[in-house]
Amino acid sequence: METRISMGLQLGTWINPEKIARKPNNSFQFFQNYGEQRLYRIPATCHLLAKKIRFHGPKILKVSCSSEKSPASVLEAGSFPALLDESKIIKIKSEEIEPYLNGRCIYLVGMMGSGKTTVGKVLSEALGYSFYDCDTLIEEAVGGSTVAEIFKSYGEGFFRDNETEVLKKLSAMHRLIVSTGGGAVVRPVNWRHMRKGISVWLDVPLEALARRITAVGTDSRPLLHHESGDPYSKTMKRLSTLFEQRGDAYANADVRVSLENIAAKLGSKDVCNLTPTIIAIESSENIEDKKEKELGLVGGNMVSTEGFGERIGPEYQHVGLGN
Ligand SMILES: Nc1ncnc2c1ncn2[C@@H]1O[C@H](COP(=O)(O)OP(=O)(O)O)[C@@H](O)[C@H]1O
Ligand SMILES: O=C(O)C1=C[C@@H](OP(=O)(O)O)[C@@H](O)[C@H](O)C1
Repeated sequence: METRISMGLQLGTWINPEKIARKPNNSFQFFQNYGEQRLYRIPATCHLLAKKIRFHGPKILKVSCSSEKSPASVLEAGSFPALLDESKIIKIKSEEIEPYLNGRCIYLVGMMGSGKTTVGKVLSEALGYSFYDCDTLIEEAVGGSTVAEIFKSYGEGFFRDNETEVLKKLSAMHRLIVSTGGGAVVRPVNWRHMRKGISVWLDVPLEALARRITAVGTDSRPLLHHESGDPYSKTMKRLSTLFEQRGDAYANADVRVSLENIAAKLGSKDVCNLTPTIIAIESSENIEDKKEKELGLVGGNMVSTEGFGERIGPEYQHVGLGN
């Protein structure tokens, strides 16, 4: 019997969330009380969607079953109130990946405006890791000047040197979520520092980035001041050029979190309604997938996770710049 699971209207509540079990073969099992207690296996194609329904609304599942003898039909539906609170799910997901991280830092990479700071804060809260924003650390290191002022007074090269210095110092620390600047990926030396942890690329469509950035203004992002036209068009033009130059570099990240993919799994093309917590959950899921892939490798490129078990004080003065 094939069981399909999809979003739908609430018809009843009978699926016991406690009885849902994720199976290693990327399928999903649960028991239901429908007459006698029976076990259905949801095929892998439904697995991701089911996971997403667990994460966020609608809070309802509709299950249809088909077999050779009987055509597909909706059997029943149920709600999963206990599984649907985003803040609870990110907490659970964080607990799942914590042993694998074993103190290693997470470096968020991606275009400017991709949500590295916003999503990073959610992840740091859930994991109990400290959050650092490279741009802020660079500003502090250069005596409180803003990124825009640093670009204007000293040039991009000076900014990039400070960025590398900040990453080098952060890479000696543990239990951090680091929001990197959008251009950090272009220097190979920065990757050497970030490879000490796990890098996560927040891959956001350029149109969504342009909308977000235009909404807050481009004052703090000096690289966007090169074009003419209305704010959205010039932001879009510049982002496109930057992405052409950097797309391959972002793809070096250990984990990719595509907002388009998340939206598609939810049956939508619109990435605008994806909350930072949903994106943080997907990031954790993808880190978990990476872990599972590594476990499946015999003698493959296992990433060392040794030695970071102990909590190490994350105060930034330990890596303070310019002293
Ligand atoms: N998931 C999201 N949905 C809508 N707006 C977002 C989302 N994530 C971030 N933003 C907004 O986009 C802008 C850029 O986000 P930010 O986290 O500063 O990006 P980055 O650190 O990558 O430059 C901010 O105004 C932020 O509030
Ligand atoms: O893309 C870039 O080269 C930059 C992105 C900015 O950071 P955010 O990605 O946090 O906006 C900041 O580092 C600087 O303006 C340069």
